[in-house]
Amino acid sequence: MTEHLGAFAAAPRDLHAFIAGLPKAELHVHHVGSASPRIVAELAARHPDSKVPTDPEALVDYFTFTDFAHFIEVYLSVVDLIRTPEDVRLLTYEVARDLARQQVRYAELTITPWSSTRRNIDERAFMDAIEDARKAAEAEFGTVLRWCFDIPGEAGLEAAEETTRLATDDRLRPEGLVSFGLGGPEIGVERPQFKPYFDRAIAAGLRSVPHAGETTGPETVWDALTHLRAERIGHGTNSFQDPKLLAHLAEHRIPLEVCPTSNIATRAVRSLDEHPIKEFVKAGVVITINSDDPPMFGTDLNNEYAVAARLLKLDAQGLADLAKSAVDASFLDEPGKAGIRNEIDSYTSAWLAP
Ligand SMILES: O=C(O)c1cccc(C(=O)CC[C@H]2O[C@@H](n3cnc4c(=O)[nH]cnc43)[C@H](O)[C@@H]2O)c1
Ligand SMILES: [Zn+2]
Repeated sequence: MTEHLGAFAAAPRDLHAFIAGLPKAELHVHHVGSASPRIVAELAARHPDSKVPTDPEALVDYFTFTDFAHFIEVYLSVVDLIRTPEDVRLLTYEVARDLARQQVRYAELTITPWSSTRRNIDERAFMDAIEDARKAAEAEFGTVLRWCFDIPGEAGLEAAEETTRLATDDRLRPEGLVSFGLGGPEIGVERPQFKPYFDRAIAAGLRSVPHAGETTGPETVWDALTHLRAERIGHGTNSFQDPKLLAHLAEHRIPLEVCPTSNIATRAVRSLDEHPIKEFVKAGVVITINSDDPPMFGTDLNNEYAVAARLLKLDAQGLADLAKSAVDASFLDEPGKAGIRNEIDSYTSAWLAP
């Protein structure tokens, strides 16, 4: 990505408008973590046994986290609200609507099917619900969705086996599935134990995109590269601690899915100004900008681009290059990629025209 200096400080409002209209791709965003306050409140009202607030305003406090473990605890209380295939369909469709409003043309949504099937949602009905929403979203909003099925690492090898089965069984595997991930806490959840599951997923044609280096050090990123054959790294935040790792990521063009506000909200990084994103760019690492669990972190993809513009001192052309990096790093087919790149170029030329 090229660095473009200066313009943001001079014309922040203009850049916000530019970002709002910029066609974008989102590569790291979680399904349940994208539920808007309205949807969460609506689901909570349907299930009064839950401790999740039914008032969207009270959710702001509820979504304030003391650390990563607290975030996962709250996240799972929202997962508990999704109890029927219709809840799954509604959530997925509404997430697509929110993405489309931000001019997101393509998104890879991380879904944890095990969390739903273990809560007695029928696996066939689950797959039909997400696929139905995907097709409706593409037809109605023009936003193309693809899925990443992730193993919730802390839940152990039984969850890994089940996730792999759901992702690789030809009778179940949804058409929109492109990749295989590993999420949840990293501390005490060693990456190498998941190698056999990633091997099976990769053999079935899925791309490897585990979370690594979000809450543990660079050694977890090395493990994800070596044992899980990661093609992109979810977060990779702590890679900055190891210059050899940065050089490796840069040389092999392995993109990091950077989610700046998420890292502050879960207290993985102290402040945005201390975020290592600048070190990544300086080392020549390919970065993509993402929102992770946007309503839970009080953000959205547009805001993450504005944060990146501030931290990296990008102007409109720099932001357009960043948006194209996400398209290039995506698992969309070549004609699809070319279409979004052309849209980004036309939009940017029109914006910059005198
Ligand atoms: O569903 C369960 O019952 C369950 C039981 C034990 C452990 C788990 C998990 O570990 C679920 C983790 C859950 O968190 C998602 N997620 C969302 N944002 C992030 C993130 O920034 N970093 C890591 N994981 C994240 C992940 O996709 C899993 O769904 C579940
Ligand atoms: Zn994530």
